[in-house]
Amino acid sequence: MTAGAPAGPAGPGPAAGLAVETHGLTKRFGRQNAVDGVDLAVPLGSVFGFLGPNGSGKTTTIRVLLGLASATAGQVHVLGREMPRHGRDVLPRVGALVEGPAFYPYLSGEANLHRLDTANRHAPSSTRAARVAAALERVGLSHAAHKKVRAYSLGMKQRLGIANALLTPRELLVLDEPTNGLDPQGTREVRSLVRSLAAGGTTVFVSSHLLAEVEQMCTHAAVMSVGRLVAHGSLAELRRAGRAHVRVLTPDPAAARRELLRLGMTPDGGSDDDGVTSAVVALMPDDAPAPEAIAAALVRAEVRLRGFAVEEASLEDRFVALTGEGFDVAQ
Ligand SMILES: Nc1ncnc2c1ncn2[C@@H]1O[C@H](COP(=O)(O)OP(=O)(O)OP(=O)(O)O)[C@@H](O)[C@H]1O
Repeated sequence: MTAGAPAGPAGPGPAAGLAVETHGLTKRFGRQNAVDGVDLAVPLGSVFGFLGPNGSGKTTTIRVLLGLASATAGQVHVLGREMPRHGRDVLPRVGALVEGPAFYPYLSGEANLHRLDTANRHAPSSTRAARVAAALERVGLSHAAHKKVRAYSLGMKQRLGIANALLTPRELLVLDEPTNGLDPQGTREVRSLVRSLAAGGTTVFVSSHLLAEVEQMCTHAAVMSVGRLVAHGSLAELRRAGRAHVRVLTPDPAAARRELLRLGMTPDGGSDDDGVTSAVVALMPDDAPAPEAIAAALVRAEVRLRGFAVEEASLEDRFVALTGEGFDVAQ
């Protein structure tokens, strides 16, 4: 975020290498801040997971990014241009699937795409048929091109929505909960489509309330909770930020706690496992001694070790800690 143009009077300029950048993005509805001071940085070429429980402000943020709603405060740059001021230049380069496109159920998938393409004044009519065919092919719907949309499954409709977003080449694709309501097969199809689009160089910004989905598709993620961004970075960075802890099984919990404290850790109260052995769990700070040094120190302090383990925090532990809510980790 530091490689930007010099700050101008209107605030910082867009940083190079970012598909989406926001500073202090805020959207208020009445007295509620649905989006509250959000600073987003979506690297070009990333698959960016925008994760958060229902109602945390994801759709509102996306609507502001796409110029469908105005921000109460803050700056937004999409593909390096300030929004909504440059929407006319930027939006033709952005494909979006937000709240599902409206298709005519009595028209075929192909006819629906023709109709939607006609409405795009930037789309040349001479190449329409070829572009519609290519988009259907891209999402694996060529075989159903002539089928009426009312006979499509939800997954097929969702893929048709993505095909619509792909009718003209896009640098950025914004998908709001693209697998919502899909069965496992439909979910897998959409996921693999997202991966193949990203492999072709498109930046994909995808919102989800499913942690597992973000872990499987995304290179980067941001986590929203009650309108605020509570974590942001590559998946590897987010995983690293989760603290490891040690778990000690011992009949001497008081001595174990004293020694762990002396080593700079914060042990919990300890739980009685079987009336004889207790489990003492302590968070490991960044500068904690190596696990073998901790174990050796415990033994020197005459703590009888019946078990010793270092456990990494899972991404799920971390997100639950950040949002105070459990994520639905179902497929
Ligand atoms: N047009 C609106 N008027 C008033 N409040 C709104 C409006 N749109 C959204 N909100 C409120 O803003 C908050 C954030 O909603 P938003 O739809 O952005 O969340 P979300 O994370 O996308 O959740 P979901 O996955 O359920 O759509 C919610 O409390 C919602 O009720």
